[in-house]
Amino acid sequence: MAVYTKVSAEEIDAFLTRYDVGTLVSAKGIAEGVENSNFMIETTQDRFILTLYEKRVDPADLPFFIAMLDHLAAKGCSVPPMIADKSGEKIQQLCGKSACLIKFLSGVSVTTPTPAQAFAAGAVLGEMHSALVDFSLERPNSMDHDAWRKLASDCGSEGLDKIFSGLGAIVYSELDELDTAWPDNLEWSVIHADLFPDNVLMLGDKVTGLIDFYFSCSDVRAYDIAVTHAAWCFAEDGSGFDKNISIALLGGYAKSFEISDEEREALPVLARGAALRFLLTRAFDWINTPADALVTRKDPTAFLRRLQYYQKHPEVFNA
Ligand SMILES: Nc1ncnc2c1ncn2[C@@H]1O[C@H](COP(=O)(O)OP(=O)(O)OP(=O)(O)O)[C@@H](O)[C@H]1O
Ligand SMILES: N[C@@H](CCO)C(=O)O
Repeated sequence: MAVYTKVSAEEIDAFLTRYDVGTLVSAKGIAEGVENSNFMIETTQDRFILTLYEKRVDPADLPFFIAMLDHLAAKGCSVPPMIADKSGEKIQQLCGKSACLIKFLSGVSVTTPTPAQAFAAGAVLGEMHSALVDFSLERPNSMDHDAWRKLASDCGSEGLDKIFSGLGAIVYSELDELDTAWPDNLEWSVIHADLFPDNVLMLGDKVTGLIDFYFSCSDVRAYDIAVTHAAWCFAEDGSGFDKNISIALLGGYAKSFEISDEEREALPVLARGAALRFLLTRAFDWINTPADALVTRKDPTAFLRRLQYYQKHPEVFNA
């Protein structure tokens, strides 16, 4: 359960008086997620999400995320805008953290996607990329190669090896290989960079919302395809690559936005990078999650298995 900062009902009640959203009916900590503290809020008028931003979100980046969500919403993408308070302010302070009240979107996130759902998710990713072609703001990727190296070093080889014997050597060898092999000829864009199934809300085979834009950044556009592929095409524990999900996801994307030959060729390396990124953030959290946080840590080895699969099977991205 991701609640790092505990907020009392009285504090939420007082917080809501800043807005024109009715009065508090109920507030519950949300079970999913590992990054921020999230609460489901019901008022006399509507339902909302209250997010308090924790360690990996720099409050200075919130205006970028708000502008991106407003841009996507204006282009017809189903994303949840932040709510403005009575004075027009969207970014607040609550319990010493930056906080936003966010529109609640209906839908559920699937745990075992069907090919039809993967196709829909790929198509929506492509639509988002298409909508972002004329989005002019930029944000450096806070989870780039330098950040991966820092995460590895902060875990320490011993820390990594405690998670899985030999993991330190695997991680450092992959970091070196990816530094050399990373493509520098591909188009950049603002990307989501974390489009896991739990960040795609669906009803049946239809996507009802994309959420959790807090890793959005400027980077190689096809890296977003790689992240989404790594997140969607395996069993949760990283075993059992599902070829049909992969074909559906890539097919859905290609229906909405072109994958160039250069991008397709680079996808195996980009997917190894994606797998390493989530392996490392999960490994860092595995070692450093506060004992009193209401959070279920995510298994880093699930992304070690994905990394090893991509190392052995670059052909999964062939057209
Ligand atoms: N706008 C929204 N509408 C409906 N539900 C939402 C919304 N935003 C968040 N949620 C719910 O809250 C959960 C956690 O939100 P979110 O994924 O943003 O948290 P996080 O801690 O940043 O997670 P992650 O570990 O994926 O980075 C989601 O899985 C979803 O169930
Ligand atoms: N989606 C990520 C959490 C965000 O870094 C994971 O599942 O590890």
